[in-house]
Amino acid sequence: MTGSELSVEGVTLTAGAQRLVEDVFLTAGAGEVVGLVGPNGSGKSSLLRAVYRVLRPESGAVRVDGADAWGLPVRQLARTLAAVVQDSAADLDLAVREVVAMGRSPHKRLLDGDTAEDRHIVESALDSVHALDLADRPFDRLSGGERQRVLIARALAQQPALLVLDEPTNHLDIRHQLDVLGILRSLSATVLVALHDLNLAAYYCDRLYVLRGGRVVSSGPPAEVLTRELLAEVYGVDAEIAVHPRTGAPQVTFLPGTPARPHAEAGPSAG
Ligand SMILES: Nc1ncnc2c1ncn2[C@@H]1O[C@H](COP(=O)(O)OP(=O)(O)OP(=O)(O)O)[C@@H](O)[C@H]1O
Repeated sequence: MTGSELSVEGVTLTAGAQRLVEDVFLTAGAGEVVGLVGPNGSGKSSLLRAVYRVLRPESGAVRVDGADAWGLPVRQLARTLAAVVQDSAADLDLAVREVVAMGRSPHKRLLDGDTAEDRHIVESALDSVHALDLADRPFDRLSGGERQRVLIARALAQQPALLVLDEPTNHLDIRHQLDVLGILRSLSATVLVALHDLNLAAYYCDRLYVLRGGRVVSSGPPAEVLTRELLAEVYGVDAEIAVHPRTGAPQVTFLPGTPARPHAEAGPSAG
């Protein structure tokens, strides 16, 4: 399956009088890995929610292959889009293999049983996140990192053309962080991923969007976006940025203290 084209067109999101995201434009081309970065509370999760259809935009549109994501039947969207979100499904009273098999349901009719192909897809999704040994364990008794990997396997079993992930490396040890991001890179799916670790974002993403206070303040290839000035302004940190001699990606080293230049206060604007 080839990746979908995602287009976020002037999306504004609100909760009561609070404006969470304002007039955001974002695109992800077929097969691109696009990273969403920004400080706590900058609107990353909210924007992702609008894409995977949990938070309806106040204005603007989310288009997947040109179709309005909010106008599509839920099931049709689920055949295209999979989401891995924070702390979801923690209380699922199912075995790990059953949780991953849920990823197949958008591709089946209500009472269809699992085919040999479904079982193969589930096993290989578990294998790709090194979780085959967890297959018969109760999902709700897994550690945070194990659970996260299983939810990623469920999304992979869905075989989406568009994969949306909210901090998928949260809870993962470094080996599994690298493995999961490597998997995202290797997929033909289009990937939109919120990440906190700027070095991982720089290495694994084709392009980054930087959010602050619900607005996009910079976007482009990591080497263009991750500048000392931007990190001072958006995060209020001093940093040195070098091109790593082996990876060729920008590498950020954070320095103690505050940057020389005062940075603007971050925070979503009130509506
Ligand atoms: N339902 C809501 N009602 C009121 N405010 C909300 C709601 N959802 C989110 N917010 C606020 O909107 C802002 C953006 O939140 P969001 O979770 O999108 O940020 P984030 O960039 O994902 O943050 P983090 O890095 O901490 O996960 C925050 O100030 C948050 O408190």
